[in-house]
Amino acid sequence: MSNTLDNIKQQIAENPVLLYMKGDPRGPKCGFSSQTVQAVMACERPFAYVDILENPDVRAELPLFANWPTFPQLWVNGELVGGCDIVVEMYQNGELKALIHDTVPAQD
Ligand SMILES: N[C@@H](CCC(=O)N[C@@H](CS)C(=O)NCC(=O)O)C(=O)O
Ligand code: FES
Repeated sequence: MSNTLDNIKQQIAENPVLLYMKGDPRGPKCGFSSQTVQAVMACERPFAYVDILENPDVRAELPLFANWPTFPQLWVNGELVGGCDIVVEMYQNGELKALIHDTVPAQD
């Protein structure tokens, strides 16, 4: 039997850059998720995502595990970076690109 918390932990462990969002990168279903995925995409590295609208169990349990009440949530290297406000600010000041580029080397 699959356990939601175990699934969440596995997603976070297996994906160095992971965005929990509403909708998907090509069709975000909330402005907060849209702004956040734009910032992540602008860092030009592959990333994973989970659409929490399609995964209501994750929507219910991740905020408790993360101790963060809302979506989107960006996780990098197994740690919560933050939501829309933090991610957009980090994009604007260059920290997001630096973090993601340190985490995911360029492909050639
Ligand atoms: N200030 C927040 C905005 C995000 C937010 O307020 N999200 C709400 C509305 S999309 C949310 O996730 N509510 C709980 C839910 O929908 O499960 C941030 O920086 O991420
Ligand atoms: S879905 Fe309404 S604010 Fe995000």
